[in-house]
This record gives sequence, C-alpha cells and structure tokens, in this order.
Amino acid sequence: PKRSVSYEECRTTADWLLKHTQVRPTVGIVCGSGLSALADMLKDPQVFKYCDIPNFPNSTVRGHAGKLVFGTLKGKPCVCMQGRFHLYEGHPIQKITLPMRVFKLMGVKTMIMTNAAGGLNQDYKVGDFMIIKDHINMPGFAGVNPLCGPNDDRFGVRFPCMSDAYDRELQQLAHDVAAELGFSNFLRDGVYSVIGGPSFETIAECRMLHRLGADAVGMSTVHEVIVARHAGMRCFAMSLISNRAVMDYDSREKANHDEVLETGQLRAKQMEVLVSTMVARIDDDENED
Ligand SMILES: Nc1nc2ncn(CCNC(CO)CO)c2c(=O)[nH]1
Repeated sequence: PKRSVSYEECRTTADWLLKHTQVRPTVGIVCGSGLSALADMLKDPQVFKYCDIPNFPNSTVRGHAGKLVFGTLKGKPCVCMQGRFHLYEGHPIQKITLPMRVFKLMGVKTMIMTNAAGGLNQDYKVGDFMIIKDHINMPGFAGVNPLCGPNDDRFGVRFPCMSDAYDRELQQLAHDVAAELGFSNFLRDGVYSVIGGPSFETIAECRMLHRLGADAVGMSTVHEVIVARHAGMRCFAMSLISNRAVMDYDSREKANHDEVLETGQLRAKQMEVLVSTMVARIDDDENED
C-alpha cells in the first residue's frame, strides 16, 4: 500500500467533512478500546462512518466502532473518533495519523486521546486512569515514525520538539476536575510506552519497558500525538489501565482483549464524565503554538 499521505489528501478529506457538517470543532477526542461511549456524550451528533469518508482507513478491531461523530459537549463544538487505527492492523503509519492533520485543517486546537493500556507500574490497579505525562516510542527507535519522509512545512517544522508533547495545563486541569469528581483515588500520572503489536508483550519485554521507566504499555496514541504536536495542537492523553502486565514467570495471568473491553465498560462512565467536564473547561485560546 502507498506509504505516504499527501497534504492534498488531508485537504480533500477536511473539505469533504466541512461541506457535510456545520460543526466547526475546536476539540478533537479519540476514544480508545472499549471507550467508544465517550462519543455518545456529544449533543446533536452527526455521524460519519469511516468507510464513507474520503481517504479514511477502516477500523478492523473489536471495540473500535469506526465512526466520526461531530457534535457539542457543553456547548463546545467537538469531533470524536469512535475507534482509532493501529500499526498492527497493517495501516501505513501516515494513514493512522491522517485524522490528526484533518482535524488541524478543520480548526481543531486541542486533542484529547484515550486508550486502554497494560499496567507495568506495580502500584497500579485495573481500572486506574493514568494521565500520560510522557511517552517512550519503541517503534520510533526503529525508524517507524509518522513524520518520516519529506516534511510539509504547511503542517510543521522538520524536527519538532517532543519534550512538551503532553500539555501541562491540561494535565493540571485533569487533576483539578478529577478531585472535584472524587476520582483522585484512582488517578495516576505516568509514562506510556507504545509497542507495535498485535501480539502482547512478553514478560521480558514488560520487565525491560518497566526498567526503562514506563508505567504502562499499549499499541496506539503516540503516533497521533507526534503528528498532532507537529501541527501545533495541544495534546492531552489518558490511559485506562485495563489489566496488569504480566511481570513474573510464575504468574498464570494472560493478557487478553476481552479483559481490555470489560474494563472499558466498567470505567467508561467515569471516563466520560472526566473528559466531558475537562472539555467544557478548555480555553481554546490558551497557549496556541
Ligand atoms: N499487557 C497489555 N495490556 C493491554 N491492555 C490494553 N493494551 C493496549 C492494546 N490494546 C489492543 C489489544 O487489547 C487493542 O488495540 C494492552 C497492551 O498492549 N498490553
């Protein structure tokens, strides 16, 4: 398949969407595995199936609906991805991150991403929310980076800084809102490490990632954040700890997707309330890059 996505393709997709909806979103939300209920929060929803949107790939993963939902959250115009794309589905990486550039061209200023992840930090419990304060991009070390290839200055610079990838004001906002909602006892801050998948990590890989400073492990989000930051959007990301990664050889636990989706069901309501309250408070003009 074609490896790179052109500016014109992103422009075509954005123009197609701008023509088919009156909503002009300033906040983009990506729903992770089992968290698609977040999209049901939007008022006056307008739904597009990924397969109907020019240049959009299709979702192939159970728990990822494959719908783009426009609407408002407490009066704020939003666009929400019910289902995201992953390297392990075989999509070229620039197809995975195409929605970020489309949202940028539509005027989105802030991205809120959620995912389900395995807990490496032994203090974490299944059902905890982990605010992502930084990431470790394992595929990136092997040259799997959505910005590889010619840089398009219309989106951003050739060598974008990633030390400020996760917006600190939005992390503080998440803590403030969680405290008001009484969620602080299951709210964490941590480093998210991404692997390619689809196979879950081995015990040795979990121990290595934990030793390298990672608190959780997943198969998404980092690629979207890199492209969103490159384009100057503010990013907030949070993991639902859907299971504890297997860290020792005498454990009988086995990571499985069903468990990931079940945990999503359990905590989806709280994630919905936290994200929607945050979105209502986001000040769009703050810290524009
Ligand atoms: N140990 C472990 N637990 C996890 N829970 C969710 N994910 C993120 C990957 N999610 C996949 C499979 O559920 C679907 O995208 C993981 C993971 O990668 N590793």
